[in-house]
Amino acid sequence: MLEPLKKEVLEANQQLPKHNLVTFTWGNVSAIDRETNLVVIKPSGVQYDELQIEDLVVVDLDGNIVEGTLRPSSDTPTHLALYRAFPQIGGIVHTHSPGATSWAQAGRPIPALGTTHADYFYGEIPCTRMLTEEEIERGYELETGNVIIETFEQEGLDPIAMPGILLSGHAPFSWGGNAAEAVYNAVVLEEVAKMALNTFILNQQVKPIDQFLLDKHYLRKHGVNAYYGQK
Ligand SMILES: O=C(CO)[C@@H](O)[C@H](O)COP(=O)(O)O
Repeated sequence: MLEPLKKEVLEANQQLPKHNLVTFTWGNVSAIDRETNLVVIKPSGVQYDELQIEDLVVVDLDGNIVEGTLRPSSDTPTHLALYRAFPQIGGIVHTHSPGATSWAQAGRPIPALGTTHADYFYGEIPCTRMLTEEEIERGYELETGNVIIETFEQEGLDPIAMPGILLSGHAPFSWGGNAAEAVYNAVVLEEVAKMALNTFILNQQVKPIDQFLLDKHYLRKHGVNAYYGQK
């Protein structure tokens, strides 16, 4: 079942090492079929260069394994919480890419310091609060999803305009309309994280770009009157 989606998810997972987003197996990609609400996700702990399409696991939104012989990613409850909360998204990536993970470990959101950031993330890339011990005991991966959703609700964020977040003390999650777009956004998140870190090293007093410049760059690519590229 869902063979075309499985192919997309396999290829997306294989892109993670190609874009230097992962070391060992520190990352995973999933995608959802919104007609059946079934999710295809990477199996836990499997090396990307050994991953086969038959290794992928199909789960429903309650986490029940519908197809597959391997254990799904340990982050599956987080992916599923996000698919339930954000019906606009079709693919999710979690990695420990070093630039974004550095900001997550510092517990700091990534400010929009330049137009590269503004082209893809409509403002500061948020960072969640730390999970409490009680939340971790109650259900670490599920509560990880819940704190992402809590952050988006508290900050009034749109998951389309803000296709990623930093988990305080942990690492980034990114998403998009499909698995490939989620990987694309994960690459951009890592690049703008590295750029922001270097920018602060060069100028500790740097400030985020003005709203009008943020608007110009984000909306020329994503707004109703977008004119960037050839689409
Ligand atoms: O965050 C972590 C580990 O801290 C996980 O994301 C792993 O890095 C990937 O786990 P699997 O998908 O292989 O279960």
